[in-house]
Amino acid sequence: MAELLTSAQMRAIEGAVIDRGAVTGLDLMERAGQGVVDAVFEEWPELARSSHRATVLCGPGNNGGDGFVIARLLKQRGWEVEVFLYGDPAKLPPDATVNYGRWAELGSVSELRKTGAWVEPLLQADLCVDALFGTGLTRPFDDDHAEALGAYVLEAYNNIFSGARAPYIDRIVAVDVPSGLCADSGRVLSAQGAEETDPTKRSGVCFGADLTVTFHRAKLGQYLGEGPELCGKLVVADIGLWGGVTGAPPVRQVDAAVLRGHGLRPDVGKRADQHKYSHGHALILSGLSGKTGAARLAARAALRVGAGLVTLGTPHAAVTEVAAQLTAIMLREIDTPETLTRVLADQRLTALCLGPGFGIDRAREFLPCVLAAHRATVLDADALTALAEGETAFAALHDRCVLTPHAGEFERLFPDIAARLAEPPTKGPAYSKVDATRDAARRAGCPVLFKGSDTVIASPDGRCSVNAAVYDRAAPWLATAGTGDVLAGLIAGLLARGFAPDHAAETAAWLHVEAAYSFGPGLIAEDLPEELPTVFRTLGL
Ligand SMILES: NC(=O)C1=CN([C@@H]2O[C@H](COP(=O)(O)OP(=O)(O)OC[C@H]3O[C@@H](n4cnc5c(N)ncnc54)[C@H](O)[C@@H]3O)[C@@H](O)[C@H]2O)[C@@H](O)CC1
Ligand SMILES: [K+]
Repeated sequence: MAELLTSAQMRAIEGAVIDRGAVTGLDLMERAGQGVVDAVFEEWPELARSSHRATVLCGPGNNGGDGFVIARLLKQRGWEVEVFLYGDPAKLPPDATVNYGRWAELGSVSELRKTGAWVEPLLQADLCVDALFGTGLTRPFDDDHAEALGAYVLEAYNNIFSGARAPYIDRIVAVDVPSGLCADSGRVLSAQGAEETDPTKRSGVCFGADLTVTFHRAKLGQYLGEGPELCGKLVVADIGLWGGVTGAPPVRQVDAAVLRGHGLRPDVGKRADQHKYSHGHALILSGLSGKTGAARLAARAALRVGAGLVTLGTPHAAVTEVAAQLTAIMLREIDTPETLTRVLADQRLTALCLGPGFGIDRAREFLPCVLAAHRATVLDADALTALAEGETAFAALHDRCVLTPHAGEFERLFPDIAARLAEPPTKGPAYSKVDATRDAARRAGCPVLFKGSDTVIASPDGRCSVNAAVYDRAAPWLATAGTGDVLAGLIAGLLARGFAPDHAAETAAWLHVEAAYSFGPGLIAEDLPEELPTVFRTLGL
């Protein structure tokens, strides 16, 4: 289980290990610098074969200290190294001061100033090391430096504003975090109101990288928001720390190990001596004629993910349309909430899915009865819109529900939380999608899965995980019509099998990306459930 750390958690882990006397901050800084150099040579082996030119930009904290170590290690390999410091050498923290001194025996340090004397060396270099700010970033670049870092490169050589990397610098390695990016939120810090006076400052300044080398564990901001794009490629260097997060529940990265822990194994739910009812029965409620595709996709996904039985609850007028398209999935006519209540008297129906293609008016009508049934329930799409309209319905949510909003639905359901998330992040650590999803889950009283390429799943008690389709799991082709319906169906199928709501959401989110990744470009929503057997085989299930 991989934990994604906040800056404060990283500091606490480091502090605890140093306090035990096992290691010094200086040792850690040396290992961090060495870790970056190793990762650079691993990424660009051509740089290891002979000496080259590097420009190292150091900041006023320990990230800058790592920069001085890197400068020294490269110089010792015969490299030509230029070092620029953003800040006052007299104010560097102790470990960075030591490494400043060690570097000063080998080379000079120039001031990183607005005049931008460093721009030319940067462009000439084979490697640019961004050691300006790491986990200690608390505010955006001040105007002078923002101008120096942003405007020069922006005007002269295209932009490092708003996320894009500076194109004419050959290789940029970010030490720990691309400078300007908040390590907790994956957001670029910007000056409040800056965009009103200068549109180029809209998203602040961040030094986008080709490679980011972080230490001990990945940080949350490397998986959220703009983080993955700005980090380029992410490498986690081991610097000999140990221990995890104490106190508040950590944020976990969903991976195959997490899934195994949730019971996605052949001996759970799929024993040969069990019959189909022991694998649960999911009821997916379908929309009207011409709108049944979404529910059919969800039903297929529920069946493929292992529900023993799946029934489509279909309005009378759509029965012929639906019947023509189904084989393994069963069909039940459900026209009114009253009929649904009668159907739900059968306790063997273990999970419900309301929303995909359902129609907002009908969702409004069915929602009270669905919630009153107290069954494990996925509320998606139109059900979320209906839920956002009524305080009564919202109050009826229970802990066996799972809400699966995308950004627009999230805004309708939790307008104040969404507004807070939309505010320009002016201070670090900034309010993040993890914070927002946790706040939403606490208010809803049930797990919330907030979709995106950085899907966040949070429970009311603060447990939280991130399932990000980024870096080597990027599957941009997943953004196609109907894939959300499949996700809802996967959750419903797993709920039917008896998975706890948050486990169902995590497992479904992971399988969803994995199936998309496994299928590859050209994917349409229908392919996702059909790809699951391949994914299961790869997992060894
Ligand atoms: N925590 C750990 O275990 C380790 C940390 N190391 C390095 O130390 C870094 C964290 O060091 P620090 O906590 O000193 O933080 P940083 O080096 O990220 O920067 C903090 C300093 O910059 C100032 N600052 C923040 N935002 C600014 C802005 N916009 N303009 C001007 N000044 C600004 C702060 O006041 C503070 O002086 C990590 O990112 C990593 O690179 C490594 O040396 C090894 C181990
Ligand atoms: K950095």
